[in-house]
Amino acid sequence: MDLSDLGRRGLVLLGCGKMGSAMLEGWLGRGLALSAVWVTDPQPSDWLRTLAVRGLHLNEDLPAEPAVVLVAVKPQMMAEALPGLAALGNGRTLFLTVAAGTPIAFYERTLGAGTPVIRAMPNTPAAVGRGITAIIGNGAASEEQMALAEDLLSAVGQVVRLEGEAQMDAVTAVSGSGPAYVFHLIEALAAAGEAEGLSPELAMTLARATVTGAGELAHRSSESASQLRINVTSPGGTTAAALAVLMDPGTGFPAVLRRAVKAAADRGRELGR
Ligand SMILES: NC(=O)C1=CN([C@@H]2O[C@H](COP(=O)(O)OP(=O)(O)OC[C@H]3O[C@@H](n4cnc5c(N)ncnc54)[C@H](OP(=O)(O)O)[C@@H]3O)[C@@H](O)[C@H]2O)C=CC1
Ligand SMILES: O=C(O)[C@@H]1CCC=N1
Repeated sequence: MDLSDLGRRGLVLLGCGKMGSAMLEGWLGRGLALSAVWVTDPQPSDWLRTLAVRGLHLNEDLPAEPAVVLVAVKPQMMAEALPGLAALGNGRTLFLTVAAGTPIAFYERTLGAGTPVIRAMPNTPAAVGRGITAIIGNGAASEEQMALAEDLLSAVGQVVRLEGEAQMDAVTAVSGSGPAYVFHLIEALAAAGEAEGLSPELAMTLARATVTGAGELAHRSSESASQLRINVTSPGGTTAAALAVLMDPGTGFPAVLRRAVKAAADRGRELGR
């Protein structure tokens, strides 16, 4: 990651809750200087206050022309929070927004049509360098700025470019919200283990290690997800019995996840209205 432009001109975070903090943690871990970071957040966390003692600018006046403003407030707060940065619009500052739903057109209306805007959808595994972020830029965002965003975001995981903004709600529903589905899988698997007689502690230890271990295997292996599944499944064995339930077309994972992902994508579209 080339941090020189950010170091010189500054990185502003508008909102620094769970997602902003996850990304900031990743960037600081990759060598971004605290003195290059400005955070605007009405109720900063203890972590941010500690960083402010060590040089991060917390709720201070912003630099005249920061290289990047990361917009990480909730979509519901956007109309209140964004106009305060209108003076940075229509210039060289890149607005990189992670807000679900809010379309690029909203930023252009609020900040000026000539404002470089890149809409990104990251996820919280960014905090450990294992996120995935999808990006799409507006006409004012130069290839150099797309590359800068890619560079910045690749410091916290993979980056993919989208073909069009219309894909963003589906992306949000799969990878933006997706970590929550996986964490819920851990909870549900542990609860099912408890129902089979395990102690809550043992059930949670087994469920957590199984999901993270399977995730790591999927990450490292060149085999497809289907093949990895088949590798666990002995004919006529225990896994096959469970998969008959989970792969049931009407009531199994495919149907449940189809409904869940649709609900998330629909909500994204609603937030964008
Ligand atoms: N969490 C996730 O996994 C992901 C989230 N996102 C997106 O990231 C954005 C932030 O989500 P998340 O981090 O979960 O939410 P959080 O509520 O944790 O963070 C938002 C932060 O913005 C602060 N804030 C509120 N109003 C203002 C304001 N006027 N000016 C500056 N800061 C303000 C909030 O403060 P206070 O708490 O006081 O309100 C809070 O600290 C959302 O738009 C979401 O769609 C995208 C991908 C994944
Ligand atoms: O729940 C949300 O709306 C945000 C967007 C993706 C993950 N969290």
